Order: sequence, then C-alpha cells, then structure tokens
Amino acid sequence: MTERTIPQHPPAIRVAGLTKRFPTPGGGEVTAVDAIDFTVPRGSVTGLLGGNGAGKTTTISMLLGLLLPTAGTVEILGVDMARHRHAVLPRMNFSSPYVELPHRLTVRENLTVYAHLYGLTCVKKRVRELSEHLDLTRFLDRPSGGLSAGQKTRVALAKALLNDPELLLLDEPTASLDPDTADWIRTYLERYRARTGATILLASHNMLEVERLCDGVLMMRQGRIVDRGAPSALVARYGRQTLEEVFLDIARASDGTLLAGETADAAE
Ligand SMILES: Nc1ncnc2c1ncn2[C@@H]1O[C@H](COP(=O)(O)OP(=O)(O)OP(=O)(O)O)[C@@H](O)[C@H]1O
Repeated sequence: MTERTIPQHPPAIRVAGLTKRFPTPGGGEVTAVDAIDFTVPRGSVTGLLGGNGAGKTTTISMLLGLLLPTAGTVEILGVDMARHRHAVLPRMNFSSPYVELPHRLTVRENLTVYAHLYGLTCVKKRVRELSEHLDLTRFLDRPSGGLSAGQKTRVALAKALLNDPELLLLDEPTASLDPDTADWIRTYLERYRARTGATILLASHNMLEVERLCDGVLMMRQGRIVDRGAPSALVARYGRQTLEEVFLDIARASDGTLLAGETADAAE
C-alpha cells in the first residue's frame, strides 16, 4: 500500500535559539532576548506577554527582520528570514503605537504610499475599502499627525492590513485607547482572523484582552520564555482565577524560583 502524502503547512512562526544582545555604553552587553524557542500555529492568535523590558518588542523586531539576531533562527511561513526575507515580507505586516506614520501626509497619502511600497495594484480601491472597514473615511484628507490616539491606531491598523497579511504582528494594539475604541479594535481583529484565517501575534499588557483574543500565550521574563499555554490552562496550572493573577505570579517570582511551567518542563 502506498502512503498518501498529506501536505503539511509549516507553522506561521518557528523560532529557535533566538538571541539578541545589545552593547551598553560601558563596553558591556545587555541580553534582551535569551535563546528562546517557540512556534505559532497558523490561524492562531498568540499573546506575547511580559513586564516592561521582558523582550517582547525586541522579539517582534527580529521576527520582522528589522533587527538582526545575535544568534538563532526565525522562520516565517516556512521561510528562513536570514536568507529569504524578501520572499515572505509581502505576506506579513505589523502595527505598533511606537512607529508613527509621517505626520504631514494625510491619511489617504500615507495609505497610498504604503500601498505602492507593498506593490499593490488597484490602490485607490484598496484604500477606499479599508477606510470603510475601519471607519476612516471622514479622516482620509486630514494630516495623520493631527489625529487622536484612537484614530491613529485605526490608521496604523489599516496600513498593516493593506496587503491582506497572512501573518499580523501587533505591538500593544490597544495601548492608550478608551475602552470603547479598544473593544472596537478587538472585535475587528476577531472578525479579521475569522474571515481570513490569518495568524496574529500580539504583545499586550492587557490580560482581559489576551484572555478574550488569544488561543495561546508566551510568557516572557528577562528575555526568556518562562511559561506558555492556553490562557485557561495557565490559570488552572497556577491555581488562579484570572490571567492577570498568573501574570503577577510570574512577574514577581524572585530570580531562580521555578515557575509552574518550568517545574512541568523539568518533570518531563
Ligand atoms: N536598542 C537597544 N539598545 C540597548 N538596549 C536595548 C535596546 N532595545 C531594547 N533594549 C533593552 O532590551 C530589553 C528588552 O526591551 P524590549 O523593548 O524588547 O522589552 P519589552 O518587553 O517590549 O518592554 P515594554 O513592555 O516596556 O515595551 C530592555 O532591557 C531594554 O532596555
């Protein structure tokens, strides 16, 4: 009997031994990301969590190819970022409140410039569609710099969705938004994932958001992944009621203390 080959998609993200060290002014080094390994399945929403300085933004920057790793490998949608980054960049995108679009350009101009950069055809149609989806039509001819935080977030998301990314990396997608706007963004992301089957990796400090959106989480501390799993599984493992309590347990554990995940790893 011949075996049937079932085509297997590689995961959306596969990271092995990923490390980033930055030089410090005194001639030393800071290890921002310390030999982490993880995979993100296609079509999932995964939360990258950790306190300030845990290494989330550095990790996302390496996934995007904006920062070169000191060591380790990143594969996106089965493509090695070190060797074939340009083959996969058109299939991914990102949004971050820390990266501002040019202030003086109008929203329409910004989206149009990015659409051309991404090599899209039918640029006008795509800008119009996304503006309607993200309720931006009223702002299209206003300079981007004069928008409120909530409006800027929606523009940044529109920019990130221009190329219909299969992988969307979001750094704190609802930071500094009022609860209503934040809820609107979360609902939009849920629908986007359901409609397109895209994979989303999001860094967030909002544990309610993570419990609502994420199938799985990666907990970072001091550059390492110290625990991982579905939010409900982590809550159960730590004997807590909420992910916020688990986060606090992990963030406040003293150095050297074995966490629930590490104890489980050690027992395997
Ligand atoms: N360019 C850089 N040069 C030197 N150190 C850096 C640089 N970028 C980040 N770091 C350091 O690396 C560590 C991880 O920073 P990173 O911004 O990745 O953390 P984070 O988890 O995203 O934090 P936050 O939640 O505060 O945004 C921190 O100690 C930070 O000071």
